Amino acid sequence: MGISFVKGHGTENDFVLLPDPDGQLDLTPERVRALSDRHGGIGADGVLRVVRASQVPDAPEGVTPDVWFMDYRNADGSISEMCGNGVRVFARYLVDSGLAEPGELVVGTRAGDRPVVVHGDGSVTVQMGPATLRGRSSATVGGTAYSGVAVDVGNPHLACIVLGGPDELAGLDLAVPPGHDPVLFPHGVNVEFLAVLDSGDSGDTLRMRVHERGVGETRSCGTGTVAAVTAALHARGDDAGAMTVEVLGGRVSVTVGDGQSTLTGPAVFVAHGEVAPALWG
Ligand SMILES: N[C@@H](CCC[C@H](N)C(=O)O)C(=O)O
Repeated sequence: MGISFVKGHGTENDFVLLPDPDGQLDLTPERVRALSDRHGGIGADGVLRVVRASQVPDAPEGVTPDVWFMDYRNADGSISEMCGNGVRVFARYLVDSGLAEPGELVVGTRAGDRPVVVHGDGSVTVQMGPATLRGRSSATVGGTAYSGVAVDVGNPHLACIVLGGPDELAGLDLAVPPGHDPVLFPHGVNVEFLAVLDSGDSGDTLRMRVHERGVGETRSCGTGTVAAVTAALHARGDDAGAMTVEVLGGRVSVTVGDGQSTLTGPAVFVAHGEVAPALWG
């Protein structure tokens, strides 16, 4: 019997999902890299193993043992605590495959339990937990330093406002990882660059690009959008509010405040199949 997979994305941040109801899959970093490879593999920004929390030895204390756990891996094989777009895709997979009832459910992650609502139109709202400011820092792109704030969304972020607006944002070369302070971010960091667009009828809108730890530039980062909104609110003296975030792969809605943040956006499936034995081997 082969190893089945599902391919999906949230605003084009794409994932290979590996259902592992019995906790049998040995998901090594080499296998994650092979699956994620866009030329020799299926291609993805990350891999999501679908497993019960009780079968994950490094699941943090406090995660409910019988919930489905999103065992998230970056494309380079590294582990991250949290993935906002991934949780949306993961939750919709649980509902579509009959592993969870539609509506409200809880997804376990290395950042803790995340309550989720899967809406009738297939979009998903995730309670992302607190977005915590950790001080100022800067990121360097092409010799230019961009000032930003460190934000902990379960995983580490540095969100930098680009003062030159959308044009300067579009011109940033994110093919090379932005320079960052290794003392403040000893385990690496996801770096967001954001331009504040004019307020529209539905509130403030940010445009964001992101360089993800363990991946490179991606077309979206859910935890990154929460960090970006937190940084934009902080820059104008607020600690709560709601914004739309435009990313390369679409749009999401974010709220921040009262020690909680939420992320709402699409979850889409594009393929399913079996991993070829040679790729897994
Ligand atoms: N794309 C994700 C974040 C994935 C993890 C990140 N690269 C890290 O290493 O922390 C999201 O949607 O939040």
